[in-house]
Amino acid sequence: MSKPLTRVADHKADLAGLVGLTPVVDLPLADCTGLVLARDLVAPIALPPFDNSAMDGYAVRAADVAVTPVVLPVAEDVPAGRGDLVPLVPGTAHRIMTGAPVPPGADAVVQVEWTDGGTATVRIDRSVVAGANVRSAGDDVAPGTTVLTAGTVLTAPRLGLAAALGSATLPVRRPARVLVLSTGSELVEPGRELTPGTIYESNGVMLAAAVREAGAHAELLRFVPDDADAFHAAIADRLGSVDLLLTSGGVSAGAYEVVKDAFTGRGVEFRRVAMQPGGPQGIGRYQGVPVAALPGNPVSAHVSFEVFVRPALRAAMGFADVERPTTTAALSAALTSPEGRTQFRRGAYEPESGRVVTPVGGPGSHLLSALAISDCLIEIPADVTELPAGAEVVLRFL
Ligand SMILES: Nc1nc2c(c(=O)[nH]1)N[C@H]1C(S)=C(S)[C@@H](COP(=O)(O)OP(=O)(O)OC[C@H]3O[C@@H](n4cnc5c(N)ncnc54)[C@H](O)[C@@H]3O)O[C@H]1N2
Ligand code: MOO
Repeated sequence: MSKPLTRVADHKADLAGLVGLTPVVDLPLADCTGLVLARDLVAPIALPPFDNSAMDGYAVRAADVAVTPVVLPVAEDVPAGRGDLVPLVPGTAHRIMTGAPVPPGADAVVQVEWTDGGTATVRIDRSVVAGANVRSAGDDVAPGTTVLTAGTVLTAPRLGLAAALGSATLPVRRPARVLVLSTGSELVEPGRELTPGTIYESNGVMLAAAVREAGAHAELLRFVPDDADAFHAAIADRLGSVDLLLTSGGVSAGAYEVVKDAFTGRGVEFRRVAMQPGGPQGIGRYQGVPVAALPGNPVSAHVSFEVFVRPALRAAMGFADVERPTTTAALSAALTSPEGRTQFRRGAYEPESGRVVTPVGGPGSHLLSALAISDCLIEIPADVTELPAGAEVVLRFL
């Protein structure tokens, strides 16, 4: 009797349990994009750090320009970055640039457009109130404020904020490192000639891209020989530096299943998950390294990555929300699904026509072009075998 199928949720939990949290490291800001901040960031300085001008113009006392037009002597020139500030003498103006420190004694800036732009003297044509065009120290951030909390995803503005506060590095969960392996004697490198019986290797590129898109690092090892000893030799010196070994192919019932041969009895279990595509899966640890051995059919490999591997990698990197966004929609056409298996069909979502999803291509796990033009997976629960047009389904966006 064959082994019972593993439920999708159980396989997912098993994989997530294998891949532990990555360590916290200090990385330069340029390498932190999209990563998770590991400790609160407390502002060591104020933002802005000093009172500065919001406009190119003239620093004045508002009281001196209450009646206009008025002509004032220009006593100083204050470009951005000037550090030796001279106090403003009442009845005078300092020419000042945007971002330059407002001199002590000045309480407002008149923008240059409201003046004659003079350098020795300036005629000011319009009055301003005290505080006009002055950006006060601490206006944005007071020193000691927690500006980003641990767990925050480092987006572009958040990295900008960290830099503005003087951070050169940030403590982050380092990206998970994934070794992506492709095996199969039929596989040829894109760019070379196909010979009879061969196809271009595509899973490796696709899975490495998916790993990177998930925020992790991928190292790609293609054309690993279809021989267990050669397979072990190819990966031996790389295992020490990876958090996950991700293979595709060689896991089902054929006579030449190198991944299965290489790992069976060595800490990796091969099972069938109640899912289509993505039934045959290998999972375990080889020499201490978590292994996810995905099926070789391209759609099976990608769907398996989306359902099992991506959430596990995101959790390992400290993301609170590890799942893709989901929504519900009405099917534009009837679908059938195998009994006892969760089916993930490829779909195109059309929110503008009343939240409708159209299945793209058939269920075949070789239909890579249909996957390539889809924007979501339609999830059909294991206990559902038929869905009429109009039935509500859950989608997960790709
Ligand atoms: N007798 C049975 N045969 C199969 C079963 C089964 O239960 N009994 N399951 C089928 C299902 S479902 C799947 S999925 C596949 C999984 O097979 P493998 O993981 O062993 O994958 P391969 O046989 O190596 O390859 C399957 C298919 O995918 C192509 N492939 C593999 N690697 C790549 C790559 N890197 N780039 C592009 N294409 C790749 C390969 O050429 C095959 O066409 O098994 C079914 N069979
Ligand atoms: O489970 Mo396979 O992934 O259907 O093609």
